[in-house]
Amino acid sequence: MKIIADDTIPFLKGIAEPIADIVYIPAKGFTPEVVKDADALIVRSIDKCTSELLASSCVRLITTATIGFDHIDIHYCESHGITWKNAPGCNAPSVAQYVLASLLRIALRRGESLQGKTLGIIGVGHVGKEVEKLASLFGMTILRNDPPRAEAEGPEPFVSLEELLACADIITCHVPFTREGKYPTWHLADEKFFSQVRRGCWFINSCRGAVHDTKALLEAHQKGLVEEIILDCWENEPQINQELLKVVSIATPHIAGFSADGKATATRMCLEEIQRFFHVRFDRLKEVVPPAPANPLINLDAFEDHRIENAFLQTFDPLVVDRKLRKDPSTFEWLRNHYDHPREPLAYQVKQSTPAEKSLLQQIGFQVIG
Ligand SMILES: NC(=O)c1ccc[n+]([C@@H]2O[C@H](COP(=O)([O-])OP(=O)(O)OC[C@H]3O[C@@H](n4cnc5c(N)ncnc54)[C@H](O)[C@@H]3O)[C@@H](O)[C@H]2O)c1
Ligand SMILES: O=C(O)[C@H](O)[C@H](O)COP(=O)(O)O
Repeated sequence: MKIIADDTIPFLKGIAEPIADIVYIPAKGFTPEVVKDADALIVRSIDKCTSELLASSCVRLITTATIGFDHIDIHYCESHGITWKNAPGCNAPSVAQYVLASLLRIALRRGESLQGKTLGIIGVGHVGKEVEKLASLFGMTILRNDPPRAEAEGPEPFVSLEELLACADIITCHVPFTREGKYPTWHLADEKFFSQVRRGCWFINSCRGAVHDTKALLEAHQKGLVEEIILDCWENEPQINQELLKVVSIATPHIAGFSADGKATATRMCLEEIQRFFHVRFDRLKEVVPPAPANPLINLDAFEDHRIENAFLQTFDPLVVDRKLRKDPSTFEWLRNHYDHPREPLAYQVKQSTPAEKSLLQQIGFQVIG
């Protein structure tokens, strides 16, 4: 069996080698010539799996180490006998960690609390549900908008987009990128969308860049409709809009799902799909685990105030990569390929907590000791 894999996928090297001929190629190095004799591909979102790439190949399975699959021409695959598999939910907790850490950074800068603010979540799937869980623990009120789910499951826990926009202090998008179907998400956040928001709201896009319209977002900011913008996903990335970069509060290069935990889960899920499809077994699969953090112990007494918030930001601080991106926006892709993948709270032990703090820390996912 021949596998061609993107060489920037973490925790993959050495695992499939005992039973497969696996070739690693640089990100974006997938060409018809390179993939023509492959049985399976392991790709990322930057590796476009188009009909042109696949037409002269014998590829039978494409696995992507991502949740999103808008880089795969699924219609072509399905009509040409090519099975494709994404990694549902693999990095959902990582995106939630990103969203809450970013919100905490902005709230701390403004001298505000997230407690009591209303968070409108658009798209309540794997990621949206994780965001809801974490935001609720920080005392936020949640509004959910998800028309496909409302249609399938009943309207009860959901609100219309209009209601969400009118009532939310903070709006966060967690939809797949789609141009077709009943609920397309291309430019979901457009001029009309922003005309309905609460003046001074905060807006987050950590799903796919083209879910917002850059021009409309800039105008909404200029008019004071949107006060704080958190962007992980950008239209036309890696060539991002410089004017937008200047006004965004937190700017990151599409790394929300990049926790080491999420990356390891994605790699494992891809290999499991290959096992199932080709009826093989990778004995070294159990070795696909994220490394321990450099400093896994958090002492709450090290913080003068906002102890839980600061403990959370110790696991991941979006301002670190934000500064690097602003310094040189042309490094967008480089920063993604040379990223220091953070661990999620479950990899950390927290000490010196009060009984009330202990319960909250445990619900967030930390190990509490002492
Ligand atoms: N920035 C990152 O690193 C990162 C990481 C993970 C996922 N993502 C993106 O986030 C997206 C969502 O991930 P997920 O795991 O939650 O996917 P999911 O499929 O589990 O959930 C998506 C939800 O969006 C809903 N939805 C679809 N169209 C909608 C619309 N027009 N309006 C409102 N809701 C709509 C669906 O019904 C579904 O419940 C992915 O497709 C991916 O593009 C980005
Ligand atoms: O869809 C996803 O899972 C995310 O956007 C993911 O984090 C993208 O990761 P990449 O393709 O850059 O490895």
